[in-house]
Amino acid sequence: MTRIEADGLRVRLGGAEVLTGVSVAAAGGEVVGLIGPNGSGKTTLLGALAGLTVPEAGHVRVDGAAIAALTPTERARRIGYLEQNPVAHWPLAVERVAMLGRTPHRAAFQGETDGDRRIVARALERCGVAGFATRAVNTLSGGERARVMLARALAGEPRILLADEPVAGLDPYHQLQVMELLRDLSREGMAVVVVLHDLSLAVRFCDRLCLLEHGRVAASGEPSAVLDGGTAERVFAVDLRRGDGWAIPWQRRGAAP
Ligand SMILES: Nc1ncnc2c1ncn2[C@@H]1O[C@H](COP(=O)(O)OP(=O)(O)OP(=O)(O)O)[C@@H](O)[C@H]1O
Repeated sequence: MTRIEADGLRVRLGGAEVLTGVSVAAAGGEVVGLIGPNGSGKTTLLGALAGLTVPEAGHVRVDGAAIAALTPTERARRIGYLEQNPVAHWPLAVERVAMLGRTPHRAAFQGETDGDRRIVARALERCGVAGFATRAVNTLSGGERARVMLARALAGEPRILLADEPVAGLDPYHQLQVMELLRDLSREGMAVVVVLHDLSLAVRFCDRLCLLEHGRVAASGEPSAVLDGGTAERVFAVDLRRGDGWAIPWQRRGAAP
């Protein structure tokens, strides 16, 4: 069974403790949303789940195995990692960028196969960027480029996807397209962990939420429960307006979180 879990993570960066005793898990079939104010530790937690940041204490396990015991290639095959604000300086064609996602599946010096090309074409299609396949990636808009980077991650056919603000900078149509895609991928068996700032998308598309506050888990569980009850309003220092499947920050409360 596909599963990624962090247990009691403590991470220190630049002399400061950025995560303290953080536990979170996502199983195949689930979309787990990480929410929290700026600087609360969401990206750091995603990096630790990806094995890019080594915790001082605690464990990350992938399908029951310690992540540190996996080779970089095994890790890259199992985990797709979509970083925040991906940059693309080189004039590489979009289809070549997406093909880079196949690298963990190829032996050294092995050329790409028809199978690789089929998988890349499907990933571009699912992310709505097939029409840009031959365009240089550095000529795309920010939102178009973000979806190309998601296609690259999907081209690796990971069982686990870690996505850091994948809808940042996307228009409403493409926000829904990406969130629906993440939900579809989870229904196909993928475990998805996604960082979101949009609380309506979080409550509507995630099976569970983990709310971070200064590097600690302030609340976790079913989305409505995490957003109701006052904890989220306190952590974000805003009043929320809530309805069925939506949540809007309405009014600031005093000082920034
Ligand atoms: N390399 C580093 N050295 C020192 N401090 C760091 C480093 N990387 C991150 N931090 C600090 O760790 C804290 C958590 O950062 P992180 O990027 O995980 O937050 P975040 O919740 O993803 O924020 P945002 O919503 O702004 O993306 C912040 O206070 C940040 O300044």
